[in-house]
Amino acid sequence: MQTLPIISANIFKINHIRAFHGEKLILKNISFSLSSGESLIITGQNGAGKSTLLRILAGLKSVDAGIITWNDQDISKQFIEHTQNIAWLSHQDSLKPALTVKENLQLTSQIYNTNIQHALTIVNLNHMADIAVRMLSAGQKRRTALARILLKPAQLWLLDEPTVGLDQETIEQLGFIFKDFTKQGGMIITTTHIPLPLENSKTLHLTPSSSMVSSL
Ligand SMILES: Nc1ncnc2c1ncn2[C@@H]1O[C@H](COP(=O)(O)OP(=O)(O)OP(=O)(O)O)[C@@H](O)[C@H]1O
Repeated sequence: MQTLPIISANIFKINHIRAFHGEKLILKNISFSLSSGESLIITGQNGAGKSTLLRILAGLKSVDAGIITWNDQDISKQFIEHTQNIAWLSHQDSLKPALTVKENLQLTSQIYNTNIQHALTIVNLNHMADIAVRMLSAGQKRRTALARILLKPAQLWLLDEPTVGLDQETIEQLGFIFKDFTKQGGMIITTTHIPLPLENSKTLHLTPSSSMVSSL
């Protein structure tokens, strides 16, 4: 796989966080920790706060109480360093429709000196490298967005419903990608509404403005 070897052992800790959107309490007393090689699946009904939690873990939204640390450093005080640790797959694919698949991946590939062709091979999209993204199906766009994740040598993947639009074969392929990444010491935190091929993962079940928790 394209990600660089994960060298350091990391620990990501979420301690008693609480978060609002405006006056609405979204997350209450959420705690968990992940070490290198571990993964967490976040489940819960629509509106339970899964995407909000991912945004918080990415450092994109602040919390009203609690603390999130990466190797004992508060991420709210180390935002730039934290963004270097993570690769983020949002609910939207965030692709430019007029550009080709390859052109959409070029910036990430240039920044990290990683190989587009290799990433596209992993997501089985090499044959569409020169096609404009607006010509792609929803699943092919999702695969392009996943290829971008592979191009960044991150320690932690934050994935918001990565399987949306994917066919069964690609979901199974995603299982191999996950396994390879965690074997190298990478961490994965992902939301989902369907079972994911992610072995030995912890799970966190959210209910609207819930405390949580299962299997942690
Ligand atoms: N920018 C925002 N401003 C105000 N409220 C918001 C905002 N974003 C989300 N919310 C509210 O926060 C709650 C949690 O939303 P969130 O998107 O985190 O849920 P989710 O579990 O990811 O849902 P889904 O399964 O539908 O993707 C919802 O009630 C939603 O209306």
